[in-house]
Amino acid sequence: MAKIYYDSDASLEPIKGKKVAILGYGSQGHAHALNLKDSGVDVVIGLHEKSRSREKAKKDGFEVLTPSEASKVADIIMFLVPDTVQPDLYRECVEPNLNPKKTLAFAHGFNIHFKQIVPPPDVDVFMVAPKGPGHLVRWMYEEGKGVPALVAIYQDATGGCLDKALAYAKGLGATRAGVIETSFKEETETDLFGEQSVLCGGVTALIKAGFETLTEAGYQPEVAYFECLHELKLIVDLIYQYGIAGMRYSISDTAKYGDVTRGERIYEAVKPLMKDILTEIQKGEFAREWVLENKAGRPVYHALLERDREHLIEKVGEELRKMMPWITGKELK
Ligand SMILES: NC(=O)C1=CN([C@@H]2O[C@H](COP(=O)(O)OP(=O)(O)OC[C@H]3O[C@@H](n4cnc5c(N)ncnc54)[C@H](OP(=O)(O)O)[C@@H]3O)[C@@H](O)[C@H]2O)C=CC1
Ligand SMILES: CC(=O)[C@](C)(O)C(=O)O
Repeated sequence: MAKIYYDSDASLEPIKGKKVAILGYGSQGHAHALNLKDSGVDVVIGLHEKSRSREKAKKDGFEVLTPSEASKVADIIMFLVPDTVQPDLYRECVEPNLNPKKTLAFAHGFNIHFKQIVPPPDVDVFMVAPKGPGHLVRWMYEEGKGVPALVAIYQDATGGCLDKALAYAKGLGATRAGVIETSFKEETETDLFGEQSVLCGGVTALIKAGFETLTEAGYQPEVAYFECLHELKLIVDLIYQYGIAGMRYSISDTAKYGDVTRGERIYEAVKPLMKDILTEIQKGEFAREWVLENKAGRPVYHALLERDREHLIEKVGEELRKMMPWITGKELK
């Protein structure tokens, strides 16, 4: 059984009185900065002069420096810019300001695990990886709740790196839900696998395939939307709250039989593909592809995102969600 750390297992003391530089103010960046500040931690934001996030960070009450200036004054430097820009940011703005008293921190292990960033051996390096989108990390914190996280230590030059990582996780609100200690390798490989095969990539594939199967058979797109997307949230909410058995308690016997029989055939079809996707991650093939895609200006990334933005399900969904204003809650900003 994994060792799970909760609030009572962690203290903020190791980072109290230390300055934490958050490089980036996007999905995770704004959440980490605001949660840590609300937890009493001294936070400074590092953003390039032309960053669109500068005004938002200032409006949220933060001192905003350049990444280089922030790295100079900080004790802990957390990388919360896109993974693909971190290596250049590290080399240009952080590495020149490093010394053994500073700590590097990450929210995903990609660049350390795939050696896109190789820190000097005399600095502490940790990861606190929330298992949820940044906006939820902030909203759950504001509600007195927390998003679970993984914590990993890559280098412990001082002997106190885990305490610092757990303090950071506590400041995020993650120890309210539970923090599992892992490795950069395990977090990177499982996170990439999950977001590609189960969460984002997996669930989007199921939704689109189901929607298209129904609409191509002549059923109304609105019916297909309610069946394959809208109701999915309701079913997943039950699984989230009560487990698979709990969800099955609430659905009909007819649905249960279809679930365990036809669902078995989908399971048999997708699991070999999932294993292939994991192997590509483990062998570094995905990492190489993603690094090269960025060097080429993200042609595939932009083309496929644009294709999906034009998908019928997006147009149908936009109209139907207007009739249920309670769905769209806080603004995603
Ligand atoms: N998104 C999520 O929920 C999760 C993300 N993570 C990890 O957190 C880290 C941050 O991810 P995420 O929050 O999604 O990142 P975002 O894409 O939301 O980060 C955007 C921020 O990075 C800045 N930025 C963008 N490009 C550059 C650049 N070239 N140089 C400097 N700053 C730049 C943006 O500035 P501006 O746009 O203002 O110019 C903005 O402030 C990643 O390692 C990711 O893997 C981990 C768990 C979940
Ligand atoms: C939200 C999260 O943890 C993801 C999907 O892995 C990510 O955005 O990187």
